[in-house]
Amino acid sequence: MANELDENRIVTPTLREDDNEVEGSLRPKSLKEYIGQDKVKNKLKIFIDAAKMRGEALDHVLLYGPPGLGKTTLSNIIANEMGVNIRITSGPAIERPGDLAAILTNLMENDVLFIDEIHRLSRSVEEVLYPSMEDYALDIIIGKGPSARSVRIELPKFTLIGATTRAGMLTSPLRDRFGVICKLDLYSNKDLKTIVQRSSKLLDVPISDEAALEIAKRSRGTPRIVNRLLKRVRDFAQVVEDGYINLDIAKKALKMLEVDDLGLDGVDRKILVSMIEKFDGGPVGLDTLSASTGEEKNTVEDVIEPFLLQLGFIKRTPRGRILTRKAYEHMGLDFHQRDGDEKLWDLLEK
Ligand SMILES: Nc1ncnc2c1ncn2[C@@H]1O[C@H](COP(=O)(O)OP(=O)(O)OP(=O)(O)O)[C@@H](O)[C@H]1O
Ligand SMILES: [Mg+2]
Repeated sequence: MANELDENRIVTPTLREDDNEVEGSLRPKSLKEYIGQDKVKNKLKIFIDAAKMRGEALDHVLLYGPPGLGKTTLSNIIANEMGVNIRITSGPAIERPGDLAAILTNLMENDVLFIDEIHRLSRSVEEVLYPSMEDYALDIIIGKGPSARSVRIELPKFTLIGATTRAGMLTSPLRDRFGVICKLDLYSNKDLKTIVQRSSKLLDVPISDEAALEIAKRSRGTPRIVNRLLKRVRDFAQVVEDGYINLDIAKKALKMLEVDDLGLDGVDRKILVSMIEKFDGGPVGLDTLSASTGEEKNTVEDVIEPFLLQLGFIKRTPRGRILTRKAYEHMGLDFHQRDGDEKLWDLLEK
């Protein structure tokens, strides 16, 4: 979940209020329109085609990966491609086993049930989910005391699609019941550029190739961010120019938004500077880092750190995070090899 501070960041990968107006209209509706993630797409296509050929429900699918990479989008696409209805809910929304039972008994044959944030299901709900996924049946206890009896209700065959940003937090019995498990990775700049071009067509915003690539490069591998930045750059272009986004306009707009040429913003820089000034580049533990910067620990771990790791700016060691030469250079600072550094580098988690 995004906290308030996080919501204010133009480069947060989590959903912001102002995303809603465009996200719906920019969402690809078919696998063909869905850009990138080729491995995942190819795998899904085979399973979908096979299920359709047999006229059966698709096996249960688990989608995991950082926020904003297209898990919800992909779930809708799967239902579309299968030609079935999708029922959307989330882990925290299903409070009691009875809530799940009500949802399941209302599904139609082969329908998709999408459970977002599936790692947040309660244990008692999860236990009802197991037989539903496996045997398409619900066991319900009726009555109390000695007269209580268990009744089995048959369910329609359905496909459960679970989405999570934290696959590690799923219990293994739950994970084992998914037949298809797909990991979404951060997108390449090339794919993000294609997404910018697709979105700009849909939004009717003229843009040059170079400008599209520039926005892509600053979007932290995340389609949600690329669309958000495009929208802001469009506003800028309309106010200061005739609406056409060329490289110069894109750069000026992104500078005004304080997103640097790698997509880092003030929050990232605060973390990096803090690691340099207070901890001489580390190693520093997550708790200390979060306390010294005033960012929540979860935010540092789920939102800020993955991208800095991806850039190769920080590395994780058993003793904490350390900054790399690349990070110093990006900040325009000299990198000094310190005593004990070599030992530390040997400890790096590969
Ligand atoms: N492969 C893609 N091609 C084109 N656009 C995409 C793609 N993936 C995502 N998008 C765009 O990014 C936006 C965010 O995607 P989506 O909401 O599916 O992410 P998510 O993984 O469900 O995020 P969260 O973890 O916050 O729920 C979508 O509205 C869509 O416009
Ligand atoms: Mg989602």
